[in-house]
Parts: sequence; C-alpha cells; structure tokens
Amino acid sequence: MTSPLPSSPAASVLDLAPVVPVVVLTDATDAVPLARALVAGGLPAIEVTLRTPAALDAIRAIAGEVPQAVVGAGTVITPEQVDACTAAGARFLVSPGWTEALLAAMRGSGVPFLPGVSTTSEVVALLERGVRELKFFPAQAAGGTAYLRSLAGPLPQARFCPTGGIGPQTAPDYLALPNVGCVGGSWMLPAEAVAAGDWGRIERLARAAAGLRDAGERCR
Ligand SMILES: O=C(O)C(=O)C[C@H](O)[C@H](O)COP(=O)(O)O
Repeated sequence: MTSPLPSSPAASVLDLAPVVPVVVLTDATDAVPLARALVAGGLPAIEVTLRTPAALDAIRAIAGEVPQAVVGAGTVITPEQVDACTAAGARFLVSPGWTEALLAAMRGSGVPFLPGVSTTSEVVALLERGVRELKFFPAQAAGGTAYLRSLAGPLPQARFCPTGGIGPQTAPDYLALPNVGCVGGSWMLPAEAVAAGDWGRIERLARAAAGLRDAGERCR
C-alpha cells in the first residue's frame, strides 16, 4: 500500500494522521507485526509509549523494519528520554505533560513534539513559549469536547491531539472540532489481541479507526 505520509520529517504531529494509535508493548518482538497491522489498516503514525522496558527496542524495530510507518515515542517525561528516543529512531515525541527542561529538550530534538496540557493556563503558557500544538490529556476526564470547544473561542491558535479515554464512538466528535488535528487512543489495540498476536483483528480495528475522520467531517 502507499503511505500518505511525507518521507521527510513532518512539521507537525497533528497532520501525520487523524488517529494515532497509542501502543504499550511488553515484548519488543511484537512491535514489527503490530506496526505492519496498523499500517495495513491505514494508521501509519504510531506512538510507542515509554511505559515498558521494551519500548526503545520496539521503536528501533519499527523504525528499521516498517518503512511505511512513522514511529514516535509517547510518555516522554524526561530530557534524557528525548535523546534515547530519537537515537532509537523516533520521528515525533509526545508527553502527557511538560516542564521547562522537557520543552527545551524536545525543541532541541529536531523532530516534531507534543507537550501535554489539561488546563487553560498551561495552553497560555505554552503559546507564550511559541508552542501551538499540544496534546490534551487526559481528554475525557479533563473536560472532553466541551472543554476543547470552549478553548477555541479565546485561543484559536492552539491546536490539539486529545488523548485519554477516547473510543470509536467519541473520536468523530473530537475530530469535528476546529482546534483538533488528530486524536490518540489505544482502543484499536486490545491487550488480549496483542497478547494473542491477533494482528488480523488489530488491522480490522485500525481500518475502522482510520475511517473515523470522515465521520467527524460529516458532523462539522
Ligand atoms: O502514556 C502516555 O503518555 C499518556 O499520556 C497516556 C495515553 O496517551 C493514554 O493512556 C492513551 O489513552 P487511552 O486511549 O485511554 O488508553
């Protein structure tokens, strides 16, 4: 299949793909077949979270063996992790939060990044620092689509990747918002399917998720 993604570094994480799967892997040998299933289903931008010791090996494997994927790192919470992720081949970086030190390291990485925010003041603080593209986390718990819609009035220059508690029923509502570029989520990666190596099921769930942008556009 052909990938809609640019081969050069993307300027923005938000424009890579409408839905970004958030992956937690305990066994790095699952990374390549999992990534191939996501790509085949139409979800080529893949966020591998640093929640497990297998994460860096998983990023390295996907970067080396699945050229149609754009692999990034999630749960990046220290400056040291930034270097480790880009050395492993991560092409974007995502954090559930931010600090000044983390922001400086992400800026210096040379790859697009999304610091995480959940309040209006954090959005203002990051705009003040020249960062307009943000993860909104935990999206459902922090106010969901109503919160993001409210931010679009006073702060239209901020754009978001909401993540956390989003599923196939709610993703189209987020994607229909003017300040949402993409959504993140793990709903297309049920833990039991990963454990069983049921890549066919994951590909089917990915294909359904990849079609949700159109559902969002119909709601606009
Ligand atoms: O690991 C991180 O860096 C996070 O910020 C958390 C994840 O983005 C969410 O846990 C994914 O959301 P779910 O779709 O609810 O599983």
